[in-house]
Amino acid sequence: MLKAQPVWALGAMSGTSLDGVDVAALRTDGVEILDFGPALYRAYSAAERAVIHTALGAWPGAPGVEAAAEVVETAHAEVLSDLLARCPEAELVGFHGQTLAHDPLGLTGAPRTHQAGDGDLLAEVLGRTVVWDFRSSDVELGGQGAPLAPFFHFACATWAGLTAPLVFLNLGGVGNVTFVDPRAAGPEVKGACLAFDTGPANAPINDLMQARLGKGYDEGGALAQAGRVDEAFVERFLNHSYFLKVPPKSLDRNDFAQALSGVEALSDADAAATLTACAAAAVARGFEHFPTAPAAVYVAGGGRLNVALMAELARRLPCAVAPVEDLGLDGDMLEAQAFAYLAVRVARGLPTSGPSTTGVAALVGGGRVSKPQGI
Ligand SMILES: Nc1ncnc2c1ncn2[C@@H]1O[C@H](COP(=O)(O)OP(=O)(O)OP(=O)(O)O)[C@@H](O)[C@H]1O
Ligand SMILES: CC(=O)N[C@H]1[C@@H]2OC[C@@H](O2)[C@@H](O)[C@@H]1O[C@H](C)C(=O)O
Repeated sequence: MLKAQPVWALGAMSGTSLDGVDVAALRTDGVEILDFGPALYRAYSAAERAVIHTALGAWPGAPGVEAAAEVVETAHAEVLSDLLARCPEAELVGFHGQTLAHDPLGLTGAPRTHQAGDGDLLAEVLGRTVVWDFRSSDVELGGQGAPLAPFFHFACATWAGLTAPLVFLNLGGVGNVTFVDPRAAGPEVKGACLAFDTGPANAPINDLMQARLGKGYDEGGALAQAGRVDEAFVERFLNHSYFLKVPPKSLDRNDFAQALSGVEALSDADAAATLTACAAAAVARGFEHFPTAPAAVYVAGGGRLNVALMAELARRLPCAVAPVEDLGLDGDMLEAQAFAYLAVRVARGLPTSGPSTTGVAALVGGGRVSKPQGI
C-alpha cells in the first residue's frame, strides 16, 4: 500500500480546567509523528471563564450555551489565526471545542456528549478544513467518547523510541491514563492501548482555590504542601463506585463534586492537601486495571507542575513518575497535538478510538469535516 504523504495540521484543545485554549502544530501521515511545530496558549479572561462555567452541564439549546460557544469560537479563531501565521503550510485543523456536558451512559436521556464551538464557522474564519465533534460518533456507537488521546500516545511512544510498556498520565481538570505497549504493530491492535479517566484531578483543587482564596489554582501545589492529608477522607473517596468499574470508563468534570463536598469542613491547606492526595490516589487505584506493570508513568497536563501532586503520585505509584518532558515531549501541548494528529487520521479514514480506549464496539473514526466555501 502507498504511504500517505505527511501533512502539517493544527490542533486545538480547551480543557475541563477552563484555563484557556492550547493550540499546536504537528506533521504526520496519520500514523507516525514526523515533526512537532510551534504552539500557542490563549488564556480565558475571568469574564469569559465565568460564561463557560455558567454553561457547564448544559446541552445544546439550553440557556447560556450559545454565549459559551461564542466565547469558545472567538478565543479559538484568535489563537488559531496566530498559529496559522506561524505555520501557514498547515492544511487542516483539529478543533476539540469545550466540553460542557458528557453523558455517554445516557443517564440524562440518550447517550450524548456536548462540545461547544462550531467547526463550520472556524473553517470559514481560518480558510482551512476543520475536523471537529470528535466524540459524538463514538458515543452514538456505544463508546465512552473519551479519552481520545490514546492513539496519539501510542504514536508518541513510537516517536520516543520506547520499547517497554509505559503509561501516559494526563493531569488536567480530570485525570486520564493510557497504558501503551509500543511492541504492538499499531494503536488499533488489541493490547496496544488501554485507556480510561482515573478520577478528578485539578478541577476540584481549582474550585477550592477559587471559592476560598479567589485564585485560579494552587500554584506549584504550595497550599497543599502546607497542609495535612486527611487519609480517612481519601479512603472514603476511594469507596466511590467509579473505582469498581472496569475500563474503558470516562467522567464529566463535576462527577465527583458530591463525593468531595465533605472537604468543606477542612482548613484551606488541609483541604488542598486532601484533594491533591485524592487525585493521586485515584490514579493509583487505576493501576489495578493494567495488564502488566509499566516501566514508568509519564505525566502531562498542568498537574505535573504541582509539586505536591507529583510527590503524592511518587508515594502511591509502584513505578517511576516523570514529566513527559523526560521523553522530549511538551506536557502543556500534548492534548492540542493529539487533536492535530486525530484530525489527520479522520481525514485519512483511519480510526481514532476502539474497544480498549473508549469501549466502543468496533474501531471508529469520529469527527465531522467542515471545508471552507470554495474548497
Ligand atoms: N504551575 C502550576 N502549579 C500547579 N498547578 C498548575 C500549574 N499550572 C497549571 N496547573 C493546573 O493545571 C490546570 C491546567 O491543566 P491542563 O491545561 O492540562 O488542563 P485542561 O486541558 O484544561 O484539562 P483536561 O485535560 O481535563 O481537559 C490548571 O487549571 C491548574 O489546575
Ligand atoms: C469528555 C471530555 O472532554 N473528556 C476530556 C476530559 O479531560 C481529560 C479527560 O476528561 C479526557 O477524558 C478528555 O480529554 C482528553 C483530551 C482525551 O479525550 O483524551
